[in-house]
Amino acid sequence: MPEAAMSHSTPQAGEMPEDVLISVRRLKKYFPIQAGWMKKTVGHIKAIDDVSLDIRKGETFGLVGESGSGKSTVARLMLRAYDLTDGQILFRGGNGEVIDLSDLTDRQMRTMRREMQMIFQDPYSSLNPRMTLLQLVGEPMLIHGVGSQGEIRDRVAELLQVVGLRPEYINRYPHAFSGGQRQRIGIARALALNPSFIAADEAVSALDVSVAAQNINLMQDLQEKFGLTYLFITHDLGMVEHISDRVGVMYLGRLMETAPTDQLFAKPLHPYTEALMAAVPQPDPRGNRTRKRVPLKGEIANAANPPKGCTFHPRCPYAQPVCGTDEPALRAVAGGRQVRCHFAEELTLTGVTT
Ligand SMILES: Nc1ncnc2c1ncn2[C@@H]1O[C@H](COP(=O)(O)OP(=O)(O)OP(=O)(O)O)[C@@H](O)[C@H]1O
Repeated sequence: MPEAAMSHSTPQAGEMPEDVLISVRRLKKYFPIQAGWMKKTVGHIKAIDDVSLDIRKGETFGLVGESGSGKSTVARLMLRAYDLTDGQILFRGGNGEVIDLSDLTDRQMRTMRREMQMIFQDPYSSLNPRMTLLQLVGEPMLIHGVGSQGEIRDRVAELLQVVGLRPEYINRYPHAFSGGQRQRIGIARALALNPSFIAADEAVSALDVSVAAQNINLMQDLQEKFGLTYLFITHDLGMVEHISDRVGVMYLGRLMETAPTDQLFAKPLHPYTEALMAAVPQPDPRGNRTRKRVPLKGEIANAANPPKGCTFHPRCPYAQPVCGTDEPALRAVAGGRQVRCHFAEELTLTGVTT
């Protein structure tokens, strides 16, 4: 890594606030673009470019943004499914010790995965159809050498019950289950090693609304029961409003805004957040919720060649000349919020007014 790229002052591991479970600092992930038969690198997709965020113990942090904004890549980097291009990931282990995941070898990281798990989008393709529930849910224990055969069987039966499936199903295969039930099998598997952190990537988007709602409720119950911390990735703003304590809004590999959920939905500070909200049809139970309609024009830009200045400026209805030349920093504003916009204070965005 060139020295200049590393010159930012990186907080030390011990500096992570007590209430934070996982902290991502100045994270970057550039995927090489290769061309020709020699697979020469001709450019980079800047999937994540300088993302910093803290997730506190026991909270649900929602990550929203259009497809391609980098949400899944953030989760994969947190669990070190990808190597980092730059940046740091700090994690508070079970004994309270802060571990710098960016420095760990694959072998060390494998041990850490006991505490960090992922639930995937598609309950149909993420479960091996040739494995029984015993094998699927018990596999993480087998891999990590936790428990005897009998203990694994008992634990799997217990986990099935925890997620609302009958323990008698232990020898069945995934095809015998509905999408919602398969999602629960995935949740049981994720819980097998008693993790403290779960990243749920579009976890319920493949399901019917009512089934999705049931599984969201289950996840909330499990959070309370086991003290879990969630990163919840979705492009469904209604879902994120329901489940999250805080929200981060991503655009083209950057965080544009972070805020406590109620504040974000009461009043977005970034024009991109406002546009995302405007694109969602809002239920109007009390007849007094209004939302300014600002359609999101154009397409998300190419992450290999992001626009100069503010990356959102070509689509921003409020853009000024400076937005095309200077990229705003993500800066702290009142209410524990952060925003990456030159004019956040001047703009009177409406969001929801009650
Ligand atoms: N393995 C990869 N190789 C090359 N480019 C990738 C890879 N994974 C992601 N990207 C690119 O990185 C950018 C961010 O992708 P990512 O999947 O993280 O976005 P996302 O917000 O999660 O989108 P979605 O909601 O569609 O999953 C996109 O431009 C994507 O094409």
